[in-house]
Amino acid sequence: MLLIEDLVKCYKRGTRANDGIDLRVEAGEVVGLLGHNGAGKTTLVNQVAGLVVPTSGTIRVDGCDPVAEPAKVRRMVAVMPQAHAPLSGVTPRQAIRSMARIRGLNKRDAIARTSELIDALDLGEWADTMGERLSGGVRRLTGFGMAAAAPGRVVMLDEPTNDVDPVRRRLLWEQIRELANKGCAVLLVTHNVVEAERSVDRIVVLDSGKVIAEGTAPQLRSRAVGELRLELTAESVDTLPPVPDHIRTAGPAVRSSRRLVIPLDSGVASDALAWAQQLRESQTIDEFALLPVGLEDVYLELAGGEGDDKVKGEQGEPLAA
Ligand SMILES: Nc1ncnc2c1ncn2[C@@H]1O[C@H](COP(=O)(O)OP(=O)(O)OP(=O)(O)O)[C@@H](O)[C@H]1O
Repeated sequence: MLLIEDLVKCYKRGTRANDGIDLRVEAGEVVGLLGHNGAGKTTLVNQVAGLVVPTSGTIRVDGCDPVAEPAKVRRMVAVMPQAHAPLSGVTPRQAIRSMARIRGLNKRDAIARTSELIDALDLGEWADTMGERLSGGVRRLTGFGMAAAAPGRVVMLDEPTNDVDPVRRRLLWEQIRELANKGCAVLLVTHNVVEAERSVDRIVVLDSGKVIAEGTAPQLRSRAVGELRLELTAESVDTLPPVPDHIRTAGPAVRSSRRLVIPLDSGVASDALAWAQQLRESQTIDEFALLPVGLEDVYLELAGGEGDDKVKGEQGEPLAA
C-alpha cells in the first residue's frame, strides 16, 4: 500500500534528513517508526503526505506518486501531525465532523462516524467544549479523531499518544488497530518504545536519516546480546565498582547519568543479584532490577545509549547496527 524506495531529502541548508530510506507498509499493518530527535521521521511523513518534496527516490501510495498526483494522494492519505490540530473556535465534535465531511463522507455518515469515535475514545465529556479550553491530551485525541474520521488507504500518525492518559491511551491503540483491521496501512511515529513493542506489527528504527533496524518486536529483541539486563540506579554511575570477574557480562553496558544497564546471560543471574544486593546494602546504589531483555534495551544499544556514552563491557562487542 505504501512503498518507499531510496528516499532522500536534503533541506536547503544541507541537512540530509532522509538518506536512502526503503520502507513498506501493507494494508492491514501497523508499522512503528522509532528514532532519536531529528532522525528524520517527520520529514518522511511530510513527504508521503505531499507537504515536502523529496530530493530523490520513490514514494508510492497504492501506486500513486505524491509529487505527480498530490490531490489524489491527499485523498488517500490521512495525517495526524505532530503539532496539535488548530481547534480555536471549534469543539472536538465539530472538528472531527468537519474533517469527515471534507474527506467525502455525507452528512449522516459524518455525524455517525464522529459519535462513534467520540464514544470509542471516551471523549464525551469534552465533545462540545471549545478548543481553547481543552487539555493537551484531549486535543491530541481530537487530532486522532480528525485523521481517523475518513482515513483513506494510508494513515500516518505522528506521536499520537503524547499527553494522553493511560486509560485513553489504550482506547487510542484499540482505534489504531481498528483502522488496520478495516484495511488501512498505518505508519506511526513514536518515542514510546514500550508501547510500540506491545502494539505495532513491525518496527522500523531510523538513525540520522537511515533505517538501521527493522522487524517484529521478537525479531529485534533477538538481536540483543544476553537474555537479561541488570539495571543499577545510583546518584552517579561513574563511581560504581567494576562488574566482578565471576559475573560474565554478555556485552557492553549502556550508561546514562543515573542508570547502568548490564547485559547478562541467564546463567549468572543469581551471582548478579547477590552482587547488586551487596551494592544496595552498602548504599553504593539506590536500587536495582534484573529484567528480561526488552525492545527498549535493543533500541538503546542500537541508538548508542541514552544520549550519553556507551560503556564497553569487559567481554563482548557493541551491538552492530
Ligand atoms: N524545514 C526544514 N528545514 C531545514 N531543516 C529541517 C527542516 N525540517 C527538519 N529539518 C531538519 O531535518 C532533520 C530531521 O528532522 P525531523 O523533524 O524530520 O526529525 P524527527 O525524527 O521527526 O525529530 P523529532 O523526533 O524531534 O520530531 C533535523 O536535523 C531537522 O533540524
